[in-house]
Amino acid sequence: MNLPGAPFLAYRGESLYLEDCALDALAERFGTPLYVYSQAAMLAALAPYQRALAGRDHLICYAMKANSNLAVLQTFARAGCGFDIVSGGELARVLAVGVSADRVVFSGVGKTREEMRLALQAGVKCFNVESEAELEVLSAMAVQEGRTARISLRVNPDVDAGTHPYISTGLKANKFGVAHERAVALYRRAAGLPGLEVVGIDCHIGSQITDVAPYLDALDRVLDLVEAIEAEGIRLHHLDLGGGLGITYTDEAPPTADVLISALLQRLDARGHGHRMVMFEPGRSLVGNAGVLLTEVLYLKPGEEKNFCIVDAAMNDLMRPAMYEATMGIVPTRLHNASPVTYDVVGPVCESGDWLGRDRALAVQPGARLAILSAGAYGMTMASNYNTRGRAAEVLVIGDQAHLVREREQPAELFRNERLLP
Ligand SMILES: Cc1ncc(COP(=O)(O)O)c(C=O)c1O
Ligand SMILES: N[C@@H](CCCC[NH3+])C(=O)O
Repeated sequence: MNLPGAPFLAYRGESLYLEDCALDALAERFGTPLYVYSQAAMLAALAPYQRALAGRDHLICYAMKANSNLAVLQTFARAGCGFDIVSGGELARVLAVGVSADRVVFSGVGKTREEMRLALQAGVKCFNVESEAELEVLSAMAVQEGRTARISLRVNPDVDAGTHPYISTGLKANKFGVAHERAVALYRRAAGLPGLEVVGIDCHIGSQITDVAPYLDALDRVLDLVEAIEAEGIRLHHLDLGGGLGITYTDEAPPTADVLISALLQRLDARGHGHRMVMFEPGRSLVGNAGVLLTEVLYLKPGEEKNFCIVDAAMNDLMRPAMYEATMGIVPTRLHNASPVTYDVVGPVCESGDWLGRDRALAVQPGARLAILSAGAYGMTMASNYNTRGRAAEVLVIGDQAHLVREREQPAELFRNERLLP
């Protein structure tokens, strides 16, 4: 059985291992639900990006919204990455890890004045600005703070990334970026505003993209703009092509990062832009298949139409199935010879949408543990406390060493900030 996450995630005999740690033993030691990540898998996912970009002026800015655990950030910081952030909270996280702000780009359509102020004071490398209104506020904030905001405009190239409508971002109908027809005029405006320094251009067309073609279309549109903008005498130093490369959850076959990056660099060279600094903002493709969510089977509930396998993880721990009807692999941490039964794997939360997998053939008994695969990206970062459920613990494994990198949330922490009436 070749699991997404192999070779770092694999059965040895009957037991499922992540690197050299048996997952059943980790569940026993740290409890469930439990997120477990492999550092080697993250670095292996980064390597093809680094290989393809070697010898170029470049910066890989890990999109930390995918997984923002401090130990994960530390892993990528030590490997030489920069970071793509989308909030003051994410800024605080990268600074807590000791990342220098000049390796940080700040994306997002709704940056608040306070977030801008903090990012200006920290000295972020670039603000990826998404509207004219934001440009004006950022200019005013920079003047007020006595700083210069380095900026790039996120252009919306209007290409279809061929992905789920909720995670496509590069179409006109999406809220992201500025229309490419308006981009030149906005660059002119940006160049004339005080407190701003134009340094680049960026785009990000969506997530879980499994094809090179939309990236090449977007790049062509961005390069057309670069040429038009520079013809106005506005110099663009870098080109940030965003993230979005997909991973294999079940049967998707996305290009590898080196195939994608090489194709883009080739196009860049062919169009005479090979000298430019390039940046990418991968999230999912660096961490998705480096992590699993472990959960314990609580009850089996046979029914007339459906059999339910009720587990201790729920939609609040892993929102992707409920939110996007995402299909993620589910396998037992110990293989059994018993014949499998088809179940819907559901959590304890009081919603019919609280399911983690549908129609899964599983040979399990209460007390057995399951691993939900490809859960390293947009798992823990999208978790909530719905039903006053504490968020899961997180463990990062390095070889045979398991590091608890986030403790399980306890009930009292969940209402710590609440107040009784007098
Ligand atoms: C601006 C921006 N950059 C990077 C990413 C990372 O995307 P992905 O995790 O699909 O690589 C996102 C999320 O889609 C994003 O909105
Ligand atoms: N959260 C989404 C992806 C959104 C990417 C962020 N722009 C997912 O789990 O697939």
